[in-house]
Amino acid sequence: MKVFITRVIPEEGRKLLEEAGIEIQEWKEKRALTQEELIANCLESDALLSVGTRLDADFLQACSHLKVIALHSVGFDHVDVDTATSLNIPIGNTPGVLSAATADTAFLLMLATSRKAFYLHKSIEKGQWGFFDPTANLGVELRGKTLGVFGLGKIGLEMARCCKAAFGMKIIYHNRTRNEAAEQALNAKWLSFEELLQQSDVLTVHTALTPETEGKFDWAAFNLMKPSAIFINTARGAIHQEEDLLKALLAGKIWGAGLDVTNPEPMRPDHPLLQMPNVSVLPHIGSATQETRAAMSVLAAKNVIAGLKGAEIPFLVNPEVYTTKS
Ligand SMILES: NC(=O)C1=CN([C@@H]2O[C@H](COP(=O)(O)OP(=O)(O)OC[C@H]3O[C@@H](n4cnc5c(N)ncnc54)[C@H](OP(=O)(O)O)[C@@H]3O)[C@@H](O)[C@H]2O)C=CC1
Ligand SMILES: O=CC(=O)O
Repeated sequence: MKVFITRVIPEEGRKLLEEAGIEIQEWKEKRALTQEELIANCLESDALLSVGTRLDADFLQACSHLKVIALHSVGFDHVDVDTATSLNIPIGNTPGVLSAATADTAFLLMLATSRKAFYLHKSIEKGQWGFFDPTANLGVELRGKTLGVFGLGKIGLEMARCCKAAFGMKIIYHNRTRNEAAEQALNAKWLSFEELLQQSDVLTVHTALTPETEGKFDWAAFNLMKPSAIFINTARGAIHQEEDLLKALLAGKIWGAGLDVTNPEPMRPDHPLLQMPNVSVLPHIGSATQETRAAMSVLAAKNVIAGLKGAEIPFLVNPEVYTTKS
């Protein structure tokens, strides 16, 4: 049995695959592989372990022999899941193990933005430390403020816990369905989307990218927010409209923004958002700790092993593949 892996993954996941007797073929080049290269490699494999590679209908139809596709991510917006399901290909992902690290990234962006940390670091590099000015470089405090969570799921809950524990922040949220366990544990309050926008001091995005969430944070949404609000997105860049975000910051409709995800990625180096004191940007490193990436590689390997054994894969995105088979 052979698995094709679209990037080199941590040793922990590779080891598990090797111990299961699975032959590994890895894409080691420092460039993204083309669709043709992806198909050619998958045609020689029984399974695919995909690290962020877009998997569209053409690819899936060309590689319908794959017994399993294991994603090295929890998000699966880059995969045509409906086509995979219609072809009976199980898709696995890596939920849970990355929640804490990703919430830490949102917390880091919130704090860095509130104190203009990235901008001030850059200004020191440019020799602009200046003198001690009681009226300059002022940030905003977070203690006792209100955190609005758009998508109080696994990562949103971790972020809410951190903000409540660290700063005693009041938690409000919007999901399609109420999360009653979180309401009890954190004294969190469900609000409509519009109320969430209006009442948040910090608004943090933690939903998946879906047709319903795409472009949700647009000019109209930013206009409903407080002029003092900080917008944080560690979910997917396409959930906010980047031009509208820039316009909202320039017009003082909101105070600051912290982004781990942009649209497109990578963000171009001369993007005006990168020049703004109240903006912090990271290159999509939400889950990038040694511990978390190792744990993700293990989950992805477990999905590959189960799929190749013909067993139900443990972390499954499209359970319909099994119900339609039986
Ligand atoms: N920056 C990075 O490196 C990383 C980014 N991510 C991103 O974070 C996302 C969230 O991950 P995770 O917390 O594990 O996912 P979960 O499924 O646990 O949580 C998502 C939450 O969003 C809510 N939600 C979904 N759709 C909507 C909607 N239309 N309106 C309001 N709420 C909605 C869901 O509740 P309900 O269904 O009730 O609406 C759920 O509570 C991933 O999909 C991924 O895109 C994840 C890991 C790392
Ligand atoms: O963006 C990362 C993910 O795991 O999803």
